Amino acid sequence: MQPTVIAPSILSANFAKLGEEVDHVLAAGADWVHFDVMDNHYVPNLTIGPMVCEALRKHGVTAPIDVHLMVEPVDRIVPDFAKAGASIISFHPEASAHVHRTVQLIKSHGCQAGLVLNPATPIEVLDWVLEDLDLVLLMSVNPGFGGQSFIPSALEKLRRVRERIDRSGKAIRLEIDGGVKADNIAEIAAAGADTFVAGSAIFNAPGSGKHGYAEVIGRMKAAVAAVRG
Ligand SMILES: O=C(CO)[C@@H](O)[C@H](O)COP(=O)(O)O
Ligand SMILES: [Fe+2]
Repeated sequence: MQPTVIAPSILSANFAKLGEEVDHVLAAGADWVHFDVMDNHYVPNLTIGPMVCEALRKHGVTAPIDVHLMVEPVDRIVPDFAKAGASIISFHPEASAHVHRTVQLIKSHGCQAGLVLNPATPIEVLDWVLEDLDLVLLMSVNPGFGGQSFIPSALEKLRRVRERIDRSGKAIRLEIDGGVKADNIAEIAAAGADTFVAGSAIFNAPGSGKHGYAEVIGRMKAAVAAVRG
């Protein structure tokens, strides 16, 4: 079983103080930094690119940076993110003409590779590529914005992908992204997720700032531990 990972999505952080915000969530118990890249083409929003990833590394962030690419095309930005210090690079199959090639490209640049399934993307897209992946990321909202509500059908999808990963016998992480909160994270863990992205639930937590982050991340970890041990 993969150890639990809590990955705050910096999409909901205060971008005017990004380095400080990332330091605070990591000090508050976060394991990874979830880095949402949107291009106003594959998704209707525009965010941050490799320069910001590199700036976080130069700032001193050593935690894994989990890059979620919502860009089309994918391949030409992969080397830039690898060079900028990305640890894991995940992409949407709809945004790549050659999914297997993109997975190999990510790995050839020394990063772990993840495939992201939108709420309506069938899990059969994992056929023939699952065993090459380090991570499967299931979207529980439509990509493009933070602060949306969790789509309940993601729970059944998690169960089905969990089964496939277990059957493969490989150490592949199962990550969930969108609408994850302290009060629904237990059922999400029970459905099979081991890696939990949360943006608004952490960065907009009441009394946010260092102490608010520690409180909500602590509650999330306790809820997951009650299910996963
Ligand atoms: O990739 C995305 C949205 O496209 C996410 O990573 C969101 O940023 C998660 O935000 P919350 O739903 O947790 O507020
Ligand atoms: Fe994301």
